[in-house]
Amino acid sequence: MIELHITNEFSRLRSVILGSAKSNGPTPKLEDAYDPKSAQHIKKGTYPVEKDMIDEMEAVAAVFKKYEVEVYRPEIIQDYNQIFTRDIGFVIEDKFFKANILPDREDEFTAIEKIWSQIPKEKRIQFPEEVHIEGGDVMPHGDYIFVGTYREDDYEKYITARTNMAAVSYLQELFPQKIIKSFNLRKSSTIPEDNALHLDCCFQPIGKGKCIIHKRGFLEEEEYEWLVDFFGKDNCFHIDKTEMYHMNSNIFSISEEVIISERNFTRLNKWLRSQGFTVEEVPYFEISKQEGLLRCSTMPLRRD
Ligand SMILES: NC(=O)NCCC[C@H](N)C(=O)O
Repeated sequence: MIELHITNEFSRLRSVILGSAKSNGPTPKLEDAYDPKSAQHIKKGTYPVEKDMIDEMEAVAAVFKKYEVEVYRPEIIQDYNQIFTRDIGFVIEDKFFKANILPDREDEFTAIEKIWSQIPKEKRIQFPEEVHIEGGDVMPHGDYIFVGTYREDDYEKYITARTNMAAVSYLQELFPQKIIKSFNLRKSSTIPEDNALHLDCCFQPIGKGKCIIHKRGFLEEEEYEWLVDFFGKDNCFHIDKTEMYHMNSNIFSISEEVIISERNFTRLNKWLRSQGFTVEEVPYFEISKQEGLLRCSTMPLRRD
């Protein structure tokens, strides 16, 4: 049986599922892209190639090895994108939730069914059909669960709106003792700089009571202000539009002190080090072209 325990984004990591870029398939057709940044790279002819993405993910695997984190990988589905394992499910406390993901990505879960089956049945949770939810929008944080959503009437119009308010209500029913705090996110199907695809694309708590945040990712200023008050102004590292585009908020914590980050995130990495964090830099630029980064490609199973 696999042991589960997740209550935040940064306690010492013990086991994790890391996605895979193997047999990722050829460059998708433009009409098959489901995020604006991938579409941009398909159009420009700069969509990432498999070999480069495999190398990038192996660099992350090497960091996990260094810190003795147990790593599970999905089984390989022929010619199918399985990089962003974060979104297909998530762990809160000792329960493993199967996400109700975008239909284009539905088959990704079959590749982790062997892992899922090693979890006690009563700890495996599935959502009703009307709930849309992806792991990139879900962040347990002690007594809170932060959830990215899109509350506007044109929800159906956006392929980039992945978590609805039915998910927020359902999580509140499942965790009556927790505060489910939802955030209305800015969406665009065509402009990556205007698209907070998931909550982790514009915000993430890290150790030492700090967080990384992009104001314009939030549609409601008061929800952004709520987070700034919650963490304290001096504990927030604000990223701009371009830094959000490059996915600076999507780094990944191994512990309160150690963070895996992209090697080109110069300003962020400098700030992290100035705050006493150890930064493990990896190359992840090619993967970032698909509008996801380190948090998106990892699904933590157990933290201390
Ligand atoms: N948590 C995340 O933000 N995941 C990134 C998913 C990127 C992928 N191209 C998608 O649109 O689903």
